[in-house]
Amino acid sequence: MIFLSFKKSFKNITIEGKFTFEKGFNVILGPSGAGKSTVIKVMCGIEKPDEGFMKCCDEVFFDTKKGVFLPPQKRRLGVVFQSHNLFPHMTVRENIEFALKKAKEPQFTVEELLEKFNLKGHENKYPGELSGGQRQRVAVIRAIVFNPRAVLMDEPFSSLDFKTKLSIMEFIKSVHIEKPVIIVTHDLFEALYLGQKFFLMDNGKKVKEGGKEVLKEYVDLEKIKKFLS
Ligand SMILES: Nc1ncnc2c1ncn2[C@@H]1O[C@H](COP(=O)(O)OP(=O)(O)OP(=O)(O)O)[C@@H](O)[C@H]1O
Repeated sequence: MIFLSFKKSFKNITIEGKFTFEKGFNVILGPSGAGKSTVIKVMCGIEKPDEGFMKCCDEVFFDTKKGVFLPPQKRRLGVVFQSHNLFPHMTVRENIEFALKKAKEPQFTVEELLEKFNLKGHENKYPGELSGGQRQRVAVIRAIVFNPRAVLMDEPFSSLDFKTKLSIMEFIKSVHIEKPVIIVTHDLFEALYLGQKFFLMDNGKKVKEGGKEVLKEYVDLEKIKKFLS
């Protein structure tokens, strides 16, 4: 379980909230600029909060009152950013091998992952030679296979076609259900497919949390039903 409470002020906005992320899929929704990516950045340690406390699996990641701040590399979190953080000087295979080496007991081989994520034939390419969707898939593999304490994903499927998105979401569900997975998305389908708990943010604040009913605040489901009828 992750407990997070923080406040971070930028020039034009203060982002703050209290979040408890249980094992399973936690979806953070909200309009552009609401503060969703900042929540992920604060959790993984690349953004320092002005005030706050975070605990993950009984380890304190930061506690501003006590001056505790665990650096990002010591947090052992699997992270997927919008920018697909891959090592540019390593091929697809080397990027995946690097993550697998960090797992004490890897559950998968490189070949299985290349097959599962539809990357066969691209294993010797460098990230700069891949499409956006291919890069995104390598980034997702890297974040989930090294047995992280939790997985944080910021718009992880935005460049994927529908079929690939579905198969990867199914795979992620099968791998990570025993730990907290936190996903930032704008995509209602992704939220509905994966989400067990939902957090709605607006203007820097968490405005609602709960089950699927939270989605009703975010989208007009009646309007969507009309489109489908
Ligand atoms: N490093 C920074 N310096 C100044 N302002 C920042 C910084 N990071 C974020 N902000 C501001 O904080 C607000 C929230 O940004 P954030 O990226 O967390 O939003 P978001 O909900 O993830 O948006 P999007 O859906 O567009 O990615 C924005 O107004 C942004 O300009």
